[in-house]
Amino acid sequence: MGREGGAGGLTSERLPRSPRTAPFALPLPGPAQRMSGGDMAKPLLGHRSVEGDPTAPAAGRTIGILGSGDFARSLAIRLVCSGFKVVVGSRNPKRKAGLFPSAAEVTFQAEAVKKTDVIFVAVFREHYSTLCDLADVLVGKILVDVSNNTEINHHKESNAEYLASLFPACTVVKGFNVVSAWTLQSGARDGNKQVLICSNNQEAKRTIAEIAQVMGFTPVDMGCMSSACEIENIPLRLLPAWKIPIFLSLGLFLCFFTYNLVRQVIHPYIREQKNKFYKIPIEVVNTTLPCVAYVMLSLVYLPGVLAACLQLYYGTKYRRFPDWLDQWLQHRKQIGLLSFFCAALHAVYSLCLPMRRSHRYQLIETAVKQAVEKKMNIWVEEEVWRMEIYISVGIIALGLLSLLAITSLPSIANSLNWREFSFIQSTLGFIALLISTLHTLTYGWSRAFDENQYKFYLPPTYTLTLLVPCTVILAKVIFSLPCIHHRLMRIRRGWEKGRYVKFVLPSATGEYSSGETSSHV
Ligand SMILES: Cc1cc2nc3c(=O)[nH]c(=O)nc-3n(C[C@H](O)[C@H](O)[C@H](O)COP(=O)(O)OP(=O)(O)OC[C@H]3O[C@@H](n4cnc5c(N)ncnc54)[C@H](O)[C@@H]3O)c2cc1C
Ligand SMILES: NC(=O)C1=CN([C@@H]2O[C@H](COP(=O)(O)OP(=O)(O)OC[C@H]3O[C@@H](n4cnc5c(N)ncnc54)[C@H](OP(=O)(O)O)[C@@H]3O)[C@@H](O)[C@H]2O)C=CC1
Ligand code: HEM
Ligand SMILES: [Cu+2]
Ligand SMILES: [Fe+3]
Repeated sequence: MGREGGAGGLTSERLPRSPRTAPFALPLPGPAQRMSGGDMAKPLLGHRSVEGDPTAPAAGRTIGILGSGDFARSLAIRLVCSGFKVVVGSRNPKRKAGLFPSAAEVTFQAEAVKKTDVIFVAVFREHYSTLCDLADVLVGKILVDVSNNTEINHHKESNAEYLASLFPACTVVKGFNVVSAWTLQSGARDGNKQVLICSNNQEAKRTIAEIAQVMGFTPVDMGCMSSACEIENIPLRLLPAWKIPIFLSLGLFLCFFTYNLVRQVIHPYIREQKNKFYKIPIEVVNTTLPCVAYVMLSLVYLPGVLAACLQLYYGTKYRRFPDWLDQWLQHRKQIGLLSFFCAALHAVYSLCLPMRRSHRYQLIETAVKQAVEKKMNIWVEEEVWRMEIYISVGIIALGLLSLLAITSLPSIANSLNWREFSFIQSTLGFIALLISTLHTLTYGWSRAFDENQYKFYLPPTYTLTLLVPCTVILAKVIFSLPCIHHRLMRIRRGWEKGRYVKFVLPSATGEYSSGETSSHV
């Protein structure tokens, strides 16, 4: 992921992934920087204009596809829908023709190649060498390598570079590997709209970019062939973005689970010889899950607070954050979604609490006890109100989190402008944290001050979870004090402490690059 100088988790999420990956400026080729941010945010496709637009320069042209598999078929469908003529080259055209739209011509590999200058190679890398017979007819043509690998850096050279080495008389362009066959078939409306493209030949790259654009995708220039490796790794990198957050949540889950197990099951077993093991599947889990959800939610907003602290301390926003903070800022989305996941599970578990058999036995037991003791009124007003409030507040918190989760879907995020998205993610998300705190506090109530609640001197779990969220809330309150708020806002608008000195005497390490001043969103 591209590292931005500022606390730009949101930025890097919504805009092309690194400063290099600006969309092509078509039809005006030029420095990518010329594109305005608006162009990046707004999809280039419309239902209307792009598909099969006859005025587009690339439409109407004949495109070749080698291979007749899933990818080839979806690609053919999309190309035909976008107004291209398609010719498919197969080793067995008779058998495969029925799988393709009738507008596409399916023929032998050599025949297909002769009819076109642009050929998508929809064949696995392992079979590239079997195409060598076609070398003569392929001379001077553009080959598009769409292949993916099964693991990161599986081969020494990228698939595209390998293809180029097999066909030195062709121009190879890497692209389209980041879109799935499914995305191609359903059109660019769903899934990722960006197509990352690289090649050593500018002209060929522009041709493929035009084709991508006519098909409704957003071509992104990734530079020359040496980027192919990076492009091929992108589809494989999706999961690693989740790795740290998943380990974090599992780690938290284990810690809280053990803690709750000791308090709710082991303690009664050792101290009173009571068998409470039935509590493990639901009660212990339902004490653990909300704690994980709540702490993870606060971990989404903690890095923003730390970033603000650093910005205030350095007096500038142009100084790089330490790597760990950078990483953390970039993983907030995944941490947040996992928090939402745990909270949703917690809600379902909570709804199930009263329907359990153990709960019914306990109710009857209490009722019998009350009857024996001839107590008539067992209504405790305070308890009633406490529960009404904490459940209601919990539901609101979950509702807000659902809103955050929904807006993190790419198709919805794309339909919001920057301010709307940031209001939901930043402001409403923080309000969800506040309300969750209220939920936890009203649930916990005075339990923290009750000696009986301390099992093995361990305080009730909820008191532990309050630590980080309350720190975050306190910090946010402090940052909203007028003097600090203004300073922070000035820094985030580009003001720097002692800026003029630094412009006269630029720092030798180049940490304060003035070039960045204008590049921020
Ligand atoms: C269910 C759920 C789903 C989520 N989905 C997403 C998602 O899809 N995408 C995503 O990115 N996050 C997502 N998150 C994470 C989280 O909501 C966002 O990262 C959120 O924006 C963090 O807010 P913040 O106020 O802490 O930080 P920020 O919004 O980063 O920053 C706080 C304030 O500082 C300002 N600011 C920050 N950096 C700069 C800067 N460099 N220059 C100028 N001003 C700056 C901002 O405008 C803001 O006012 C999700 C969280 C949850 C719980
Ligand atoms: N499926 C997807 O979602 C995506 C696929 N890709 C890439 O597209 C390429 C094709 O993938 P996909 O369509 O799924 O794969 P398939 O296995 O479905 O298709 C591969 C095709 O390659 C052709 N082929 C040519 N030479 C050989 C050979 N010697 N041995 C076997 N097959 C040969 C075959 O067509 P014929 O018999 O007609 O010659 C076959 O249909 C791969 O490189 C993949 O990484 C990239 C992004 C997404
Ligand atoms: C529909 C929404 C929700 C409902 C119905 C709900 C219900 C409950 C219930 C019944 C309890 C008590 C559990 C018990 O008796 O052991 C509880 C506790 C708790 N809830 Fe929720 N809740 C909801 C949403 C949330 C959300 C969104 C969060 C935070 C992200 C959260 C965090 C907590 C925490 C931290 C506890 C204390 C756990 C403990 O220490 O025992 N809840 N909730
Ligand atoms: Cu990166
Ligand atoms: Fe490489």
